[in-house]
Amino acid sequence: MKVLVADKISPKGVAYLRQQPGFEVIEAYGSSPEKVLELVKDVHAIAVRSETKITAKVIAAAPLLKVVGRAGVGVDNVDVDAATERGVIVMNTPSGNTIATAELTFTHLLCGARPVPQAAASMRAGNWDRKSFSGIELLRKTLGIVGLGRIGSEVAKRAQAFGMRVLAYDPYLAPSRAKAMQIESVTLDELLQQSDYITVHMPLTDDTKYMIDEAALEKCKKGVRIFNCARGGIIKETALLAALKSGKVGAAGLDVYEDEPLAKDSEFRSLPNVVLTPHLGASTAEAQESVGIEIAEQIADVLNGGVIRNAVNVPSLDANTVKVLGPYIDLGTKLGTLVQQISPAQIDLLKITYWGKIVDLDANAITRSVQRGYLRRISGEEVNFVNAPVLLERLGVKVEVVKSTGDSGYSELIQVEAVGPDGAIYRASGTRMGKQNQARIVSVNGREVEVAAEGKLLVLENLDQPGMVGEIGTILGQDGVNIADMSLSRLIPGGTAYMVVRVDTEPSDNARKIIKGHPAIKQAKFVQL
Ligand SMILES: NC(=O)C1=CN([C@@H]2O[C@H](COP(=O)(O)OP(=O)(O)OC[C@H]3O[C@@H](n4cnc5c(N)ncnc54)[C@H](O)[C@@H]3O)[C@@H](O)[C@H]2O)C=CC1
Ligand SMILES: O=C(O)C(=O)COP(=O)(O)O
Repeated sequence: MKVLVADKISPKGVAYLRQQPGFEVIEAYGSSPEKVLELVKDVHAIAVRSETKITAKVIAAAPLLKVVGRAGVGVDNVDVDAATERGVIVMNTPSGNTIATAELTFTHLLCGARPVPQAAASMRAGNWDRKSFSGIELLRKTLGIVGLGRIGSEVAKRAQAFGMRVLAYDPYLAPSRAKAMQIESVTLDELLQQSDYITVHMPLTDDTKYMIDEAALEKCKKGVRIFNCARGGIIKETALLAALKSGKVGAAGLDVYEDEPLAKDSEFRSLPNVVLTPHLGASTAEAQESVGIEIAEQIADVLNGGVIRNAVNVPSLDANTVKVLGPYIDLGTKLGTLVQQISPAQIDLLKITYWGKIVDLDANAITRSVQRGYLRRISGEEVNFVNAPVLLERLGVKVEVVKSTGDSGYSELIQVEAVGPDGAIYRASGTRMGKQNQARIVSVNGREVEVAAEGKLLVLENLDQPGMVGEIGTILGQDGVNIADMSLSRLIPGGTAYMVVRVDTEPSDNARKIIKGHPAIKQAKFVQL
């Protein structure tokens, strides 16, 4: 397994990767985009911070790539959609740098109140100027926090300790959570109108881009102080520059920029009421050690076939969930594969119904396994838990999940139905049972059967007439095919019967032809699970 460490992460993280048996680690920092394309051609994993851009082109150039690990929070330097489509897991380390970034934000807040960097620069230049650098206090001022997540909440605690009134705007936050933190939850307009200090702590998304623009700044108090240690582009830089020059904004503290590195001739660099840092939020010894080790462990887990943690494009499963859901994940794959092979090539809908204790669990992983199973023979080994939903969507197949509290007759049951464009439904259901908790198929197309959910199956629909089992057995026997298991089902005597035959080896083309051509056989499908 080859791992490319493309940005500088903690040496302890790199050492952890090197210690893994069979791992080869390449450290290459600050490579040009062209060099990155060359480096990734045979790697299975890439570790990054915010510098190296993992574009769609990079992902396309890395055919063996399984995982991109971000030692930090923001994954905006990774083309997550392109990774998802290729089935590449993207993971981050969400909490390791929270305190570091909250503390840097608070440092900026203090520097916005007291121009320490400016005074220090003046001292360094040999001056003794006591008039130009007086400030204001934080006590009893109002701080508006936009985005009350991990970092925003830690900034809030520090502001409260300094005697500030704290307002927050976060549309996704339960009001009870803000209340528990003694923070006033307000609208964005209220926050803009009432705050003396404003700090933003959300990801850059289509919704948050330029959230603080000319119109938003217009609503603010004159002299408001503004801080961004989240992502460049949440605050519109041209609007902020104009407001700083006009005096509408009294001071600003920025750690992140619309374009990084910040241009040498950026106007921000020359404004006296602005303090700039070069994206240092996560740059503490503690945070780097924490996120570096964490991402190394997460990458090793994925490459060693273990649990997936902190993935941003696939449901993460902890060891306990894997223990409970694991057997059903496998069954889901088998049912998806089975239904694909008994249904027409084009379907409109894949409907998955759960009964039993699965209903109370997060069944997302099983649902993805059904999708993966359905696609396995269509999209080959390229399909996995990450890209299965995207690939199905691209085929125009909708997915519906039903959790039923009704009685299925089994303690747990999964039913997978494929609905064709003509409304015809093809279905199979399965459970796990017996001493060995074996996966069993318990119905096919509404008929009760019972065979192990593994290996090769012949699914036959035939006239219910004497001698059918013998005839099929003879055809297979003459073909040298041994029957491992068999299940028969019919609704009424003399009607249509179902026969599911599990065989040890694949019947020859000739044997299949004979079975299909038998006058009493209406349908014959050969299924490989
Ligand atoms: N400067 C640096 O070096 C660092 C920057 N960051 C950045 O800080 C930001 C926040 O990180 P965390 O607190 O860990 O993330 P988080 O996910 O814990 O918090 C983000 C919060 O923003 C809220 N939010 C989302 N959309 C919103 C909207 N339209 N309006 C208001 N609130 C919205 C979410 O509900 C959530 O509570 C991220 O962009 C991250 O990349 C993180 C670490 C270091
Ligand atoms: O974790 C984040 O989102 C950060 O912005 C930290 O970036 P860095 O790892 O210091 O390049």
